[in-house]
Amino acid sequence: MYFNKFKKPENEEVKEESGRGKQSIDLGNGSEVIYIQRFIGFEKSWEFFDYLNKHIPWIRPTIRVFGRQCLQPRDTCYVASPGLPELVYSGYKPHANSWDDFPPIKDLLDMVLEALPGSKFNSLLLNKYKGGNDNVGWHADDEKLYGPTPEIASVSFGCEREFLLKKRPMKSSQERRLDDEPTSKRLKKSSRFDQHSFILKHGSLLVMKGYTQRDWLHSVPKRAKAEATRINLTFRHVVV
Ligand SMILES: O=C(O)CCC(=O)C(=O)O
Ligand SMILES: [Fe+2]
Repeated sequence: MYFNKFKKPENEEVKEESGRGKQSIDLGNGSEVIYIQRFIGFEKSWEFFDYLNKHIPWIRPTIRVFGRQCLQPRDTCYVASPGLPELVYSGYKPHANSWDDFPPIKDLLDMVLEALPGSKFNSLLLNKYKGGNDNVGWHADDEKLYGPTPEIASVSFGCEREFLLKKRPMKSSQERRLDDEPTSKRLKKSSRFDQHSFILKHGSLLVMKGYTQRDWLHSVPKRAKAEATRINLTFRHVVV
């Protein structure tokens, strides 16, 4: 389920297609999100959930946030093809597990590739949210190893959680450029509050494309009422 809580920006285009509830959301300036609500059937999705919950070697790592060591507020696991540059985020270097150790994950990858012809993925970050306190704060997956326009395909199972996107604050150089424009135009641009919200359903697929990681931040905030476990997989392509 996708909705814009605020005003509909002029350049936003939401296309709805029949069947699996596919929506394409044009965020403007070369950023795009695709959301397929019913990507995998209900029962099949619970089979994936049970497998992942049981068989993935989940770890809750210590990460560095603003110079402080703290426990990451969710469990995680990393899977990657051999020979890729190592992933490092928040001062943490996850161990790269092998695709071959988790056959159902390869099946999921095949399903994602079938839905996104022409896309490539060679790594996967899994997250497990054990209740409403587990979360991911505002961030972008803009690590250099993903290149300038990463495509990230995110599959969700279990408890529904809200996924938020908000436009990154403008760099001062961009603001200076806006200063050259008439005030009316400038106010319109700078006061438009761009935020998008998705309730990520059991068995859904959300894809972030184009410049989404450069121009937008995303998060899965804490939710007191989300007591059940949610498992999320983000397929990514590390450029070699
Ligand atoms: O759990 C989600 O839906 C998002 C996870 C995420 O943003 C990440 O792993 O980088
Ligand atoms: Fe992310």
